Amino acid sequence: MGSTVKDINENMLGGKKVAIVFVLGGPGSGKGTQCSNIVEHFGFTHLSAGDLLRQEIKSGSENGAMIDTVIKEGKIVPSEVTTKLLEEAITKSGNDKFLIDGFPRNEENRTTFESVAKVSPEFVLFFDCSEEEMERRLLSRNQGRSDDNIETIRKRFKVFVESSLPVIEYYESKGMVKKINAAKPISEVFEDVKAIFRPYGPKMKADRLILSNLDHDLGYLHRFPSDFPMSHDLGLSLFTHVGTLVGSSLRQHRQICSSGNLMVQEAFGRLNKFARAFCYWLSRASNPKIFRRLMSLEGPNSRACQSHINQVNSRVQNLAVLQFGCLVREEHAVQQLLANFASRALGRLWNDFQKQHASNVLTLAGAMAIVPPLENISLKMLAESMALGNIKDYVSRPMDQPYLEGKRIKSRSVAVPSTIFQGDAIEPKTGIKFPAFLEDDSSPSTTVLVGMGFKGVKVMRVKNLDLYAFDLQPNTVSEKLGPKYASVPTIQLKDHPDFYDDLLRENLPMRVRLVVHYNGLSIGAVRDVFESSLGLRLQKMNPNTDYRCLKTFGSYFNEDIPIPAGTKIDFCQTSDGQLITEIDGRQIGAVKSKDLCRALFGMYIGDSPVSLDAKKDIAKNVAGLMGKS
Ligand SMILES: Nc1ncnc2c1ncn2[C@@H]1O[C@H](COP(=O)(O)OP(=O)(O)O)[C@@H](O)[C@H]1O
Ligand SMILES: Nc1ccn([C@H]2C[C@H](O)[C@@H](COP(=O)(O)OP(=O)(O)O)O2)c(=O)n1
Repeated sequence: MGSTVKDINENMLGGKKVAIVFVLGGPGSGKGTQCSNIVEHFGFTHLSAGDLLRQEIKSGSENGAMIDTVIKEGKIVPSEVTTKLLEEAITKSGNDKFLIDGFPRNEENRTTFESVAKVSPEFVLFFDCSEEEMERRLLSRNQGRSDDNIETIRKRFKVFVESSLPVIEYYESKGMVKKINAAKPISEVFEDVKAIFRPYGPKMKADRLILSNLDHDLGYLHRFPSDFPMSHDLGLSLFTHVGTLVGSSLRQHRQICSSGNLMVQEAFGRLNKFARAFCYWLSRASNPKIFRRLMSLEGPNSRACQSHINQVNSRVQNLAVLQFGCLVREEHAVQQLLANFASRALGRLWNDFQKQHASNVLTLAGAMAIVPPLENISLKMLAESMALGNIKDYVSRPMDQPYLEGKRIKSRSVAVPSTIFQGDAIEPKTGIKFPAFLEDDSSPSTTVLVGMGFKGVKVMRVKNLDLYAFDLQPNTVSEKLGPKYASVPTIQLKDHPDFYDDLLRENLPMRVRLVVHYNGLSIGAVRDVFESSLGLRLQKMNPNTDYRCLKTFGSYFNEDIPIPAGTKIDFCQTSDGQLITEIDGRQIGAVKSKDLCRALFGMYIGDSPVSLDAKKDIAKNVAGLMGKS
């Protein structure tokens, strides 16, 4: 403990000047309840003498058994024990404002504390309540406490009257007692409490208040070195991004809405909510329950987390502290907190983070938009996205995906009707851009984008998006399908019984481009998805099909091919019935099988397509390519 001789007038304890309020009142008068409120609103650290003693029992320390017996008898534990626990808690804390609840409980408590800690309280908060009311409350408190039985309760009342009231009288004689009528409902009692604590509001020493979040037993978090190499950057980055999100989301929201990007918009709303809840957590003063709840975030399907977030969100409007943007400028300490928090709480995620190439925030947003809100969001995902994704850029330029940039149309040898994409097309759900022309648009063999869609695939419990675009060669389309369909009105083409079959049967050069939209997707997972879909389609099309083509196709998806977010996987059909697979423009294999080609493109324009809307768009655009309008 290392206490040194201190001057009581300085109120120094644990190397800092402290402000202490003793909270007294009979058992069940509502001390703990009101202390939680004070912590939340005024940034004090709550030290309950009873809780510290109960923790000591649980810890199995040498005093544990003795404390247990004393408490069960409704008596008061020797003062040196309680004083030592209090002094340790104060010293360990980063805060300098403390509520000491349930202490001093007798004259001996008081004098011991005075002589050991050499600190005098700012004032004594006294909750005055009748025994009948306190008894009623204790009997329905339901916290599984061994002393909340009628026999021990009566003993505690007696001890309170005999031992604790004299302490209150002592402070009263010094004019230090602020008495509260605690018989009223909780909210009314708190109104009276607030009036007393207003001068100790959150603005006062907010740095200490916030840093006090780190006081409590952090469980496993202690296992991670606090001098974690990237900790500071990670923390600042986390802070900056959360702050940016909170500050700019409403402004940016409109922009996102107007872009028609519903998915990002929805995801953004959720991310924003989460960020606000997260900020709220971090800005609340010390309360062990918060940390327990924060840690419950860890569970991938944590209901506790969900309910806490809901609770937090429902209270968000009261919280001036949510103006994080202001705190950034005013309180450097907040940054320190986040750096510290990040190093401890997120430190253990660092290895995974490095291994997996962190996902960007768009991915997080995408994932959030299609999974139930918050249930699948782990701290890890949050950390990854916050730490790497440049949210500011992302927000202001959600549509820009440089790796998907296509060539601009220069001089066109191919007549492209106005119904189809004239420039690069933007997939509306994700905002990802696809080039209208895959090759030089002056080449007669260029394929033209005729449809887009997206397919959700569940990988690693998170639904991912594989975007695809469907391209066809305009000249060949006109040549092969023009004669049969020239007289069919465009509007009817999408429902024509033979149209899609012909499109699949004619060995038209065509291409489907998938864009991997998630880091962590393995090539094996892609192979498995395709193998199973293609297998089913092949079987349906031709039960006697030669399945070797499928095996050959699968063998190209070699496990050591990395496919980070942004990877383009192209499937191309050639006029001689080859299915060529390319990854980022590099051919990984070719299988000559018309059945396989049909099965693969059938996934997009055949029965049960991955996107019915995209299939209809393709029909409409092919009609355009055939010179119809
Ligand atoms: N003003 C109040 N009105 C009604 N019930 C209350 C009030 N304050 C607290 N309680 C309830 O009474 C019980 C005892 O409160 P608690 O804060 O644990 O008391 P203490 O810490 O003084 O022993 C709890 O179940 C609490 O929810
Ligand atoms: N200063 C103190 C405070 C509590 N104790 C012991 C004796 C008390 O009956 C129990 C429980 O105290 P706590 O403040 O948690 O509970 P009540 O206000 O009695 O409901 O702890 C003590 O021995 N000395």
